[in-house]
Amino acid sequence: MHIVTAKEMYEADRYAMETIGIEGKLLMENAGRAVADKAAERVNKAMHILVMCGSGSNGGDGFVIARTLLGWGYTVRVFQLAPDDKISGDAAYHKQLYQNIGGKIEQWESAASLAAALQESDVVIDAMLGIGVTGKLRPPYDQAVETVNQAGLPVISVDIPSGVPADEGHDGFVGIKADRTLIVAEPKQSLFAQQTASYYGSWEVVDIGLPSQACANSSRYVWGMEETRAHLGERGRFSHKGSHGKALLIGGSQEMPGSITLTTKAALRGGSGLVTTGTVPQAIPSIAAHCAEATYLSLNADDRGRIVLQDVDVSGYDALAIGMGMGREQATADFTRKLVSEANIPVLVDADGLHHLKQDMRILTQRRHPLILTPHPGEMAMLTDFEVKDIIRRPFAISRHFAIEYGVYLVLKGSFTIVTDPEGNQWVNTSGNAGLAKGGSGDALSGILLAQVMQQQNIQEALSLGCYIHGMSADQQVTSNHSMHDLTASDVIDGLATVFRTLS
Ligand SMILES: NC(=O)C1=CN([C@@H]2O[C@H](COP(=O)(O)OP(=O)(O)OC[C@H]3O[C@@H](n4cnc5c(N)ncnc54)[C@H](OP(=O)(O)O)[C@@H]3O)[C@@H](O)[C@H]2O)[C@@H](O)CC1
Ligand SMILES: [K+]
Repeated sequence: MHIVTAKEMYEADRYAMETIGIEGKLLMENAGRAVADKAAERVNKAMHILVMCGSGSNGGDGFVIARTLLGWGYTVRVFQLAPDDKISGDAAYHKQLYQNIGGKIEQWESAASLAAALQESDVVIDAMLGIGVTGKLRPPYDQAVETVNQAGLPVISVDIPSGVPADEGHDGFVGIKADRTLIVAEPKQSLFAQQTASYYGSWEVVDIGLPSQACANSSRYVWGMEETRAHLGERGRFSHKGSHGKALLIGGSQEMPGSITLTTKAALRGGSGLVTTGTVPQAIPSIAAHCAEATYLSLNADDRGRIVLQDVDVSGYDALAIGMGMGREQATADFTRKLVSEANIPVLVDADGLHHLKQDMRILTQRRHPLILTPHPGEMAMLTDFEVKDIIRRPFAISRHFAIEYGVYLVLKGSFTIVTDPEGNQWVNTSGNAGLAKGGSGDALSGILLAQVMQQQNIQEALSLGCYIHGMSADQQVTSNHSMHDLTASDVIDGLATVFRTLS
């Protein structure tokens, strides 16, 4: 499934109409009918349904929905926000069909007239504004949105909650707070942006018959259960520990052995054949106490137990992860940069390692082998010199630009983790919950990602799989043994057992 901007959606629309020859009226009919079908699952015939229609095609969808539900025997009235002469084209055609079967329309007069109509209603279908919204809401939509939000009725939005922009990067909007959004054809970018996602409520995409090539201009995709099931490799009956990759994990320090412990455990549970953890001698006993299955590489340390500049031979390993719990000492940073620039295997860099790289970003472009960076928004801000709020406003654009500029795989962690490949294609992970917003989650994710990188031919698929598996474990844990409050990274790692059993 693609994720589109408003522009890309209009291009898809145009492709359907001009290249394929599907009439706009028919697309609107398909959209309205598909939404009515899904909305009918949430309403019953005793309810009074208020369909609120704006002047554009979103309103046109609303007229189709009203006609369809009325035809099925539901109690429906339409509340029209625009004057009659503003409704034209396909929307006017469908408005006429609705009226032809006896449908009634009330006009906006004031916020009070809408409040009165809402008082007599049990549920609102919001077809006021779709992807065509631009700028600050104008009257009467601004008042209408606020009146609906205040009424406290269940709201089902058509395509997008009215007032919410389709694209990332917009602030200061006023939008419908929907309980459910039935998205027309393809999810819009704002569904996966932190400042807009919550307006959608629960969501589902309805099919209106656009072929997938209509969205060929979009290089953003949803990664969910379906993709995970399709790409998770099976362990062959005759495979041995060497078939599933030898991982080298480097991190930790005397005072911070916890992060690399979690990464080690996660790399083991995540499917690696063999895991070697390279760290300072002072940390090895405590890590080994938790991870009997790993082997250890004792690295030179300074007198405070931090890794110093030295040579490490990575031949014999299939992939390297570096950065967790290392601290930011200059000698440690020099070591990270040396190893990252020399290692001729896929390398994943997280946490302190990202700070080390920032000292000389040329290393990123000079590498000849895959490089994977896994920042959270704070680390992404540090790497790019943006502010965290910019990263949160425009995660897609900033990640894409960065991945292309430096030729890296980027995993920007967040409520919707985005995996970007060096060509700028993007996949948004759909698993996970707020229980993951804790220290240690990222360390566990790094271990799972590295394990998956060694199982898959395609690095992006490995990364998307790893993100999904990590989030799925958290989702399963909070529905069975844990809550979002108490969930820890160790619980997520323990939960991998159930995840793999569910998926295989
Ligand atoms: N994708 C598909 O294939 C299909 C998509 N379909 C549907 O079409 C929808 C897109 O339709 P659309 O292009 O007509 O835009 P839409 O959101 O209805 O809004 C336009 C109206 O909003 C108004 N307006 C704008 N900004 C405003 C503001 N700030 N404050 C106040 N008013 C504002 C603007 O007014 P104007 O500027 O003209 O005065 C104009 O009248 C899409 O979301 C989906 O539901 C299906 O029907 C068929 C297949
Ligand atoms: K809407």
